[in-house]
Amino acid sequence: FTREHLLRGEWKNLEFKKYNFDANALPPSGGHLHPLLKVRERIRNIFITMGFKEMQTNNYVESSFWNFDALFQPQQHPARDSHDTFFLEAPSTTLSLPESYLDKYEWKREEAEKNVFRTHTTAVTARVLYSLAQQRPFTPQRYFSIDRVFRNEAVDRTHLAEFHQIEGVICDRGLTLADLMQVLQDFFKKMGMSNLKFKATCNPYTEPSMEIYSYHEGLKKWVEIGNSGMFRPEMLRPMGFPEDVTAIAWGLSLERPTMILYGIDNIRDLFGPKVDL
Ligand SMILES: COC[C@@H]1[C@H](c2ccc(C#Cc3ccccc3)cc2)[C@@H]2CN(C(=O)Nc3ccc(OC4CC4)cc3)C[C@@H](O)[C@@H](O)CN12
Repeated sequence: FTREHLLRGEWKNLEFKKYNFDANALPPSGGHLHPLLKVRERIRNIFITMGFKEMQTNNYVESSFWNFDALFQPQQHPARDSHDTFFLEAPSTTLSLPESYLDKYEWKREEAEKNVFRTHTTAVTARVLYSLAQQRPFTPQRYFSIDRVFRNEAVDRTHLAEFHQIEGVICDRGLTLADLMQVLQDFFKKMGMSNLKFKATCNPYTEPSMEIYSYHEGLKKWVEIGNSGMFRPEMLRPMGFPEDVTAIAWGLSLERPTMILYGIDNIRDLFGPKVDL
């Protein structure tokens, strides 16, 4: 019975079977949540049960001031170069910087005013800590954020020019490295990772700093699961915090745990351009 028969209307004199409305149709797929969003929700709940408040991170564009200078990342630091950072053409500079805070620095203002795609959510942490430092009396706070950050780096199978950074910060009087290690143990235990190891490292804005490792039973090897440290006095003092106030913080990505938890080995199967680069 060909297409021509149909076009000639010969179907009219055919005997059709009675339509069975009781036949089981294919179950309609109800859709499903994206793995990244499921892991983000899980980690958001971990922070909330630990008493952390979520920071407002709905600004992908940030001034170099908040992304670098407020974090004691010097103006000639290599990470500030355009091969690591996306600078904006328009608007190329920011219009609003906290004047009273700026006059504590001697550096080129036109460098600080350049707009970038934030390279880390720590830029938001700097804003939030600055506003906390203005409040009197000082009250200890715990904040977290989970949002996209952008780096002008070579892309490959496991790296895109952007990823989701997860960040936790606690600001209180007299916090020590022991408090940081403890909160890291508590946090990662809720993610199913205990048996942590810490390795000294360097960040411009934290001293001391530690890389965090966990022995992954499934992969049978030590996996780097994040980075952490104590924000430097050179960052907190100019913000206006009292002398004895310190802040501890840590970060990890959302893609790494999601890829491991869902057994995804190519980041493009998770996020980003659906092309084979
Ligand atoms: C440009 O790359 C940065 C990213 C990303 C990262 C690194 C550092 C920070 C930070 C920070 C920080 C430090 C001090 C103060 C404030 C923020 C945030 C994200 C991950 C951080 N990392 C990372 O997520 N690894 C990871 C995390 C969880 C995990 O769970 C699995 C179920 C078992 C597995 C792996 C470590 C490495 O993957 C690293 O090679 C890649 N890092």
